[in-house]
Amino acid sequence: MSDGPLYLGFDLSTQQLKAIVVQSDLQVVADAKVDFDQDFGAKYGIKKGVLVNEDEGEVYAPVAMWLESLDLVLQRLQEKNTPLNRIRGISGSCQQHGSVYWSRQAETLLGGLQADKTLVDQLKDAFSHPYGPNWQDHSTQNQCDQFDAKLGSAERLAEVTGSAAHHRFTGTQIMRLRGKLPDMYAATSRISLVSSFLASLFLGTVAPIDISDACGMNLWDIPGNNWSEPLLELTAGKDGVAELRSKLGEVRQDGGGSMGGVNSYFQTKYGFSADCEVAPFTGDNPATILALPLRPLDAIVSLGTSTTFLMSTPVYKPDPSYHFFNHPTTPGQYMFMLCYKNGGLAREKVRDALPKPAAADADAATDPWATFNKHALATPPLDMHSDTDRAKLGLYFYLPEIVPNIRAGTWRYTCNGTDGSNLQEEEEKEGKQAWPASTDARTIVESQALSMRLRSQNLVHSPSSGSSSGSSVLPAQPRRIYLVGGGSLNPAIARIIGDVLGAADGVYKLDVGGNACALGGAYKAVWARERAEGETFDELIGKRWKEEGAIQKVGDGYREGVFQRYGNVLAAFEEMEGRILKVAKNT
Ligand SMILES: Nc1ncnc2c1ncn2[C@@H]1O[C@H](COP(=O)(O)OP(=O)(O)O)[C@@H](O)[C@H]1O
Ligand SMILES: O=C(CO)[C@@H](O)[C@H](O)COP(=O)(O)O
Repeated sequence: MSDGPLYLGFDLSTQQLKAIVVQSDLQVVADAKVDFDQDFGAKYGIKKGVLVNEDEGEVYAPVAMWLESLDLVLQRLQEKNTPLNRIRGISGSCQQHGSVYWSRQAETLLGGLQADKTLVDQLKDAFSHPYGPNWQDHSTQNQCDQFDAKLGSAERLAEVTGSAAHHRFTGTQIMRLRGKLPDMYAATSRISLVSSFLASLFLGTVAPIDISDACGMNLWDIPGNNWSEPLLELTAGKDGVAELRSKLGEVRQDGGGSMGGVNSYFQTKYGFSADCEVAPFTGDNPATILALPLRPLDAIVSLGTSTTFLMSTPVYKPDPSYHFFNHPTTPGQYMFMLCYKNGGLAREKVRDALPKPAAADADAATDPWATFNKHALATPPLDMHSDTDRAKLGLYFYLPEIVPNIRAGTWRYTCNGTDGSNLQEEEEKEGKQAWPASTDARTIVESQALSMRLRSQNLVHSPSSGSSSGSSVLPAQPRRIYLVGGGSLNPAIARIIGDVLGAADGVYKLDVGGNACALGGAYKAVWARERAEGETFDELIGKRWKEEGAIQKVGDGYREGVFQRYGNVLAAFEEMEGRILKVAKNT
């Protein structure tokens, strides 16, 4: 380790709080994490990081657990002898859309934190609501319908806010909580996103909402660069607009720079220096695109609790079936995103339904994914053993899905594999599912990737020019796919994602694997503090980032023939979703 300045990045996501420390040259020097279930499952009664009220479709997390986790993760960094005194900048990434409700005492309590007590003990009265709604919440269909209608249509709402109305988006959540808990709303002085909440703890005062994360609220007018007046009115009522505006505060336009020095609590308790500055924090997906210099036509697939597909683009082309956000560091750039609730946890359900391996299977004894991977790789694309076999397609939604807006359920279909014709549902017979559980291992990953291919096809073009694949007329596809998140460690998933989505230069994984968004946060802190006048994030990180040691090629990506095989059934996949949507739409 050199003795220069260090930068700290956080990721407060669904299941964990992770911290990562890098040098100015971007080398990682330390990390630590808190796993909510392992560390606090019994105390807070959470599962997979959250509490669930099935009756109302509510999913939420205790704010106190996040406070305890922050003290614990810093303690763990200290125990690893991380020189916290050399940290010059802190930034971070947090699960998107979640909101935290501060009480009127918040500013006083945040400003008066004492190092001999814990955050959780001192901030007990700093919140008007003990919970933050989680992005998996689906209690707001009624509010979503009103949001879509308010500006005339879902299309128009997407043009203005970057997205059609979504259950998890903060505007619909605030609107519902205001109706359900009017006293709580009245007692709220400020509303933070999870990212600005975590930044506030370091700052010792409520931090502004970030320009990229603000786009996950259905309240921020992206082209107008302001809160949308009609949508504030819908959320808070005609007379409540000024009050809601003041609860939300100003949005910080600059993703870099400093919002202020680190609170003395962290200086005294953990040895942070008075020179350490707090940079704006952002959402976990915006931070993920900062974990490496992402070029146009490169895509990131994040395999965390959610599965997301991300691209960076200068073109603002919103549509109700996906999301556009302001880029977290670069004005005039945007982030394109698809987000699926049925990501990691849905793959786990399929994995757990597989026939148990023999006790002597050494791979299965050490890797819980070994059996899943064996079946996924032993099954041919679409389970077609020959050209005349019917192709298998499925939807595995253990939770109500985002896009398409379909209720929880599992569906299995087949179609003609050569052209997608003759699509038919394969129903259960006498309690037996249409095909063996072992086939589901491949089909679920194919299904997730087919959905991404379907919805991103207008954003990609042929990467032939400059591609290392040698071919001159490649079909439209990403140039590279980078895998991040917990599932990026899985070689079978990498293979299948490349088979379906292509990627002319191959599929790569980040060496920090599950820590990509924390790393993006740490890089953001480096840029925030070390940027020269006018120097963009991509310029600064591009100069310092070294491919070697940062990424590893884990799959070929595009394979001629296989890619086309999936192309043949893409329309059938869309038709299957459409048919299911007609009978199983979320209400
Ligand atoms: N080898 C693996 N193969 C597939 N999935 C994995 C593997 N290792 C971890 N995961 C998945 O990663 C998920 C957690 O990913 P992570 O990015 O840490 O989540 P989050 O940031 O949402 O808390 C878990 O739900 C788990 O299923
Ligand atoms: O809702 C979204 C994005 O719109 C999710 O991607 C959340 O941001 C949570 O992410 P993870 O906990 O899966 O990292």
